[in-house]
Amino acid sequence: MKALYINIQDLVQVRKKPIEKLSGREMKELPTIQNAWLLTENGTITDFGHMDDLPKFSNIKDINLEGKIVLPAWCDSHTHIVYAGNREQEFVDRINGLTYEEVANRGGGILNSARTLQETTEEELYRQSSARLEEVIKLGTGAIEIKSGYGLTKEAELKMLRVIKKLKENYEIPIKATFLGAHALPNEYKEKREEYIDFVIKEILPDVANQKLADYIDIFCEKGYFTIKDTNKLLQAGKRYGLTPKIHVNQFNAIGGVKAGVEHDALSVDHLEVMREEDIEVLKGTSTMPVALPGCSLFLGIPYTPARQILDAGLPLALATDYNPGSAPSGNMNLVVSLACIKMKMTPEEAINAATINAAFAMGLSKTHGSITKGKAANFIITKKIPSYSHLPYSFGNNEIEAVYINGKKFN
Ligand SMILES: N=CN[C@@H](CCC(=O)O)C(=O)O
Ligand SMILES: [Zn+2]
Repeated sequence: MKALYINIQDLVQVRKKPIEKLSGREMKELPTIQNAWLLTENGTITDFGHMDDLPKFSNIKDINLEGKIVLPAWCDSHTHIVYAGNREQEFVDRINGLTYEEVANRGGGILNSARTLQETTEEELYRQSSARLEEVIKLGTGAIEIKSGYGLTKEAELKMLRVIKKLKENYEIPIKATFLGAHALPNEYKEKREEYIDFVIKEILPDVANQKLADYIDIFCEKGYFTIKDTNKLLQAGKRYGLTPKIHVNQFNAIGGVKAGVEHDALSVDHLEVMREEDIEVLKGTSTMPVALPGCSLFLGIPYTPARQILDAGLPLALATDYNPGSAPSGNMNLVVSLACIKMKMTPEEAINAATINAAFAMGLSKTHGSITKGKAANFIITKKIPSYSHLPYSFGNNEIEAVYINGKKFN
C-alpha cells in the first residue's frame, strides 16, 4: 500500500545518508525540509522531498498535512512497562518525607513490585502491560525496549519475559527484551548477594537464552544493590549466551559502573545522574551510548544527568522514559524531551536527536528506525498544527500529537 503525504510544514530529522548515531556538536543539527512531501510503501519510507520537486504520482491518494509537522516516532530505549499494580503509597510516603532508599529499606521499592508481580497471573500481567504499551504508542513511541526485573524468582522472571515476547508477537512496533534478573536482592538472599548472582547465572540465564527470551542483559550496579564484581561476573556470563549488556549505573552513587559497562562493550549505560569527570572520560572513543532518564530525576527529585557536560565532551546522548512503577511512572517521551530542554539545557535539536536516532542506536535499531531515511520503517508522528518543532518541548505537558503511524499504518 502506498501513501503520499503532502504540504508537510516541516519534515524533521531527514537523513539522506543513513547515520548510526550523533555525538557532541553533531547533535546541534536537526535536518528539516520545509514544505515537504513523504511517500511510504508497504510500511517503509520510500521517498521524500520539497513540494517544489513533487513528482507526478498516479493512483495514489494524497494526504494534506498543511501546518503540521512530521518527525520519526520516538524510540524509548529504557522501560520497565511489564509490571503489576502500582506504588502510589510509596509516592505519598516520599511526599511525607521518606527517601527512595528509606522506602526500599522498609521492604518497599523493587521488592514491593516483585511481590505483586509474583502473585499476578501471566494473562493479567499481559493485560496491564499491553494497555501501557498502547498508551505510549499513542504518545508517539514507535520502538521500545522492555526489561524484566520485577520477578526475582526463576518462575516470575520467565513470566515477565514471556509477556514481553507476546507483546512482540502482537504489536507491530519493534520491541527489544532485556533480562534484568539482577535488579534487587530478594529477601531470601539478604546477606547472600553473591549466591543470588550465581543463582541468576546458573539457574535463570540458561533458560532465558535457550528460550530466546532476551536480546540484552542488565544489572542495577549501585550501592545497596549490586557491586562492580557482581556486574563483571553477570555481564561476562550474559555475553557467553550472546546477550549484550545495557546497564543501570550512576543513579545515586558513582562506583565505577560506567567503566565496567564500557569494558564489557555495553550498548548503553543508563541513568548517569551522578557523573564524575572520570566517568565521562572513560566513555570517550567507545561505542557505548550514555542514556539519560529525566522522568526519573523529576519524579524522585534527584539530579538530572549532566547533559551539557556529556555533549560538550563530544559524547553522544540518548533519552528514554524509564517507565516503571517506582521511579518514573510515565512513558511519555514528549515530556522527556521537554525535561531534557528545560532541566538539562539541551536544545530542541539535541533533545529530538537524542530521542530518535541516538535512542534507536541504544536499542540496536538505528539501521531501521530513528530518522526519515529511504528504506527505514515508516514509523512517524504527525503533530497538530504547531508553529515549529521547538513547540514540542516548549509546550510541555500538552499533547501536540495528532496521529502516530507504525509501518505506514495509522495506530488506532
Ligand atoms: N534503578 C533501578 N530500577 C528502576 C526503578 C525501580 C523501581 O523503583 O521500581 C529505575 O531504572 O529507575
Ligand atoms: Zn530502569
